[in-house]
Amino acid sequence: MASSTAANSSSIIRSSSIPKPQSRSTTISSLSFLSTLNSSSTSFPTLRHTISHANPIRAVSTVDFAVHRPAQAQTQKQTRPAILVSEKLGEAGLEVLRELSDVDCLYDLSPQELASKISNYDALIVRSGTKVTRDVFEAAKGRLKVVGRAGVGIDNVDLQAATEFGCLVVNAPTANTVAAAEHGIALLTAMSRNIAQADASVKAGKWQRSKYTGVSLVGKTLAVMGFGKVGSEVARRAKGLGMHVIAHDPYAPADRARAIGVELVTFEQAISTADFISLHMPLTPNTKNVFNDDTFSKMKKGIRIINVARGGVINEDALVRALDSGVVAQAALDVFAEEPPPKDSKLVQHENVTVTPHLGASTKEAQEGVAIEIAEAVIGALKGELSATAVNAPMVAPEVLSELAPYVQLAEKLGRLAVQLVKGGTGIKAVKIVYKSARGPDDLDTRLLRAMITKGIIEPISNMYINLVNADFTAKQKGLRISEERVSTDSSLENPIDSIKVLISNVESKFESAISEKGDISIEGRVKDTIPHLTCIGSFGVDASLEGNIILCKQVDQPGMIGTVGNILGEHNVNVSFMSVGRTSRRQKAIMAIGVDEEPATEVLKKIGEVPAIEEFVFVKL
Ligand SMILES: NC(=O)c1ccc[n+]([C@@H]2O[C@H](COP(=O)([O-])OP(=O)(O)OC[C@H]3O[C@@H](n4cnc5c(N)ncnc54)[C@H](O)[C@@H]3O)[C@@H](O)[C@H]2O)c1
Ligand SMILES: O=C(O)[C@H](O)COP(=O)(O)O
Repeated sequence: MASSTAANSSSIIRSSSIPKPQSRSTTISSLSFLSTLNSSSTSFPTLRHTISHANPIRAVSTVDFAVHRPAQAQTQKQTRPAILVSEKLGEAGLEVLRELSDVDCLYDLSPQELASKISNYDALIVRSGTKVTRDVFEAAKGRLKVVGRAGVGIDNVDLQAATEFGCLVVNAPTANTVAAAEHGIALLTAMSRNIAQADASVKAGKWQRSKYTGVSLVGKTLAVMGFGKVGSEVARRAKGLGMHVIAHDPYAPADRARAIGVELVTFEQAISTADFISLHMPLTPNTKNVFNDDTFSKMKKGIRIINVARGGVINEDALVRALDSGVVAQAALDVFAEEPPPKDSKLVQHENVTVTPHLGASTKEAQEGVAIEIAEAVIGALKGELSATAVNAPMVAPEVLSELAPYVQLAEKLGRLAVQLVKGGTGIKAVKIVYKSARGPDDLDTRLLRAMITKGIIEPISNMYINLVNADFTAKQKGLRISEERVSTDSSLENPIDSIKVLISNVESKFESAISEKGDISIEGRVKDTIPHLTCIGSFGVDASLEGNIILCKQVDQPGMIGTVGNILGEHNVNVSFMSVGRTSRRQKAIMAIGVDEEPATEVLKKIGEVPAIEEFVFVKL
């Protein structure tokens, strides 16, 4: 007993040196209101736009999880978030941002200027002209929480670096679709009738009618490469012009193509049969330079190419060669590998090439739409809502989020408790999570819960902050294997989860009673009346709400224990918030969980450890 107490005393000191987690146990009235507890550095007034008021729920971590930073990465002062807008954004979007944040519009920053300013901002909003590189995330010194791309393509944002730095990237993927499709059709028709060249010629005082004889579109085959949002709108419009439209997209559903009357074909079929090719795929490592000498050589001689996607999908030198040889009769390009392209670019100067300066998304309507779409996404993310347009984090539907909110909190608390039961808090290699649920796998999205357990385990023993963006990445980096298991129950389908168990294997515990018969640290909890509860530790059943400071004692089950420990705490002015005892069987061993409002001094805990019937104890902070 004495030695056990001494050992525990030293663990107490270690426990209390664990960085203090932010308190998140506030009752909130809606998801939109979660911002009030989301961060210690930013605060939001009520948001006027697009906020749905859910039923009152008790949840915290759900939302602060998305962008929350630990105390050391934040200033303590409550201020409005600061947002840097580095490219022209529609006024309607700026208005949305200004309602809730301080906005600086600083256009045409050099990379060095951006890096020197970025640590002053919580969010950065860009279009395609700003390169958000690893240097930017590094220079942000942990402050940058969200990058908003006011448009679709995120090839100018280093997503890997964003993820490593726990920075959420959101885009505005829908508002410029029609504008881009219309621009594609404009280029298609302008190119086929030599509009730009003829216009320049007439303005130069010439009248060259036969030189600018065009080609007809009706009955010609158009291959749409990338049958996503823009590609399918281009296809729809091209059909209206009487074209035969085929499409290549390895990921597009055949029924969507069928519905528009478009046949999905292979890449080879598309390029070898088309009279016109219109590009609508993203720039990725797989699509970079996909149009090159080899692919041009497989095309029908005299093919015409439109690119409103990304310049990098075409090898521009190869395109010049294909234009010179006549394999490609004409090209109409809105986008370039380097923007703006060099003034002496052979491609831009080529007489059979029509160019525009990346204007696909540039209509008044699209720019207003994109601006509002990105402003709402960024504000939502700063408020901690999980964005529907998150690019580097799993998307969780709002209704799922709302339902899982109390379980998300339970998950984090279990993670925090589990790690505080590990001797020294280190050496954790494998964590198993067992969800008991009546729901089928398709009805239970556990990504959020897994990430929160990871957060609970890692944050108290490191200086890292974990969110949905970087949870899996960080766990992997730390060599932490997290496995999940679902156990079906026949309870009500109304509750998504009956209980969550967290098992840590191959570690010693500073509280041996937490070790299960199989040798793992094992704790289980459930949500009761929206409050997370600990229901099992090791092989002891308990019932303690998982919040605040808790003393866990293992003792001989005998009368007077509650009074004895209660007296020690009372004598030292430590207020008890709850006490709960769980035992194996009568007069055998019992676990007592004591919630305390104040953190007891080491000597108080020592006195508790010296009570003869108490065999071991641990103090944890949740
Ligand atoms: N010029 C502009 O101003 C402008 C405006 C909007 C969009 N864009 C660009 O247009 C492209 C499409 O935008 P979207 O909104 O339609 O995106 P989207 O994600 O809806 O569609 C892209 C499609 O490309 C497909 N794809 C991926 N890899 C492919 C491959 N190797 N071969 C063929 N298809 C492939 C995807 O499956 C997807 O269906 C993006 O590159 C975007 O950046 C440019
Ligand atoms: O990907 C996009 O959304 C377009 O390329 C638009 O880019 P922009 O916002 O720079 O016009």
